[in-house]
Amino acid sequence: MTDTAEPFGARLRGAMDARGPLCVGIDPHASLLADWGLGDDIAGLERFTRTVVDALAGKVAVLKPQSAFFERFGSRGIAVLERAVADARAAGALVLMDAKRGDIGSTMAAYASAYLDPAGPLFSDAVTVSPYLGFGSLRPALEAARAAGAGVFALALTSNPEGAEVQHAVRPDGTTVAASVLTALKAENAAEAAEGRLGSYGAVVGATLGGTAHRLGADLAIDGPLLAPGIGAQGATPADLPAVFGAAVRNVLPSVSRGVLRHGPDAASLVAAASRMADEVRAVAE
Ligand SMILES: O=c1ccn([C@@H]2O[C@H](COP(=O)(O)O)[C@@H](O)[C@H]2O)c(=O)[nH]1
Repeated sequence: MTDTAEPFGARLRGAMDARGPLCVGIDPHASLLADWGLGDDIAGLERFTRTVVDALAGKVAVLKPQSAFFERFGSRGIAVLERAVADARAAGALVLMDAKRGDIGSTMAAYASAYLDPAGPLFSDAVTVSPYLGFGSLRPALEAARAAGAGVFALALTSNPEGAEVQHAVRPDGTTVAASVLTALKAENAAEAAEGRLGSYGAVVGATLGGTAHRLGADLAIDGPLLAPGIGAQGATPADLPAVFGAAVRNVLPSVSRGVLRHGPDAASLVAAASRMADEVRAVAE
């Protein structure tokens, strides 16, 4: 970690306290571009992204660009993504790159260099990763994040109904695959937790899960942030958070994309939608 960089977990806690516990996703779906009166082309992508960043980067704790929607436009889409990351960070938002990367360790090192090397054009405050090539394969990303004061969010219990067939599978030791990911994250967060700080290694846990058997506020607490997608278009609401997260609800960072973006392109309407959502989350988390 550089001398000046606070660890990601502490920066996230500060941002959530100051701006409200909300992450807004930047997901330029073709249908949203159309709803905003924009073309499904590079000019539309650029206008959409700039509108969201200009409206929200100074207001919300975290912006989460979904890499897939930029990748589909090739190198010019990636250039839009690079500018969005830089502009959002300059305006004060933490940027969580939703790239869900996962591969063998040697390739994971290249992904770590892409998103977690402060000298790189896509350097982000945190990145999403998939632990389903084995948690140990994430080691290069975990180490790069530690060195940069950045964060990593590993998929644990995803918001989609298909996730359970892999994540709820029971291992030979009787624990589920998801539980093993959560336990590994807790170990990564141990040093920060010992100092009374929120850890920098988070889990992705869908707000859609209902009363999960995985007790995230008890034996499976990770002492780090819990990114909770699924509110809005996928059907969950802030009122669902306590049942899913129990005592860990204070560490939850709900993530909403279409539920906020559908209020655009008017900047004031985007800000109002994000602010309403943050208030609803605060009401259940405090
Ligand atoms: O379990 C997961 C992990 C990631 N996502 C991502 O979050 C957003 C959700 O968008 P909405 O429009 O708010 O439904 C999207 O980028 C997903 O790829 C998730 O939904 N579930």
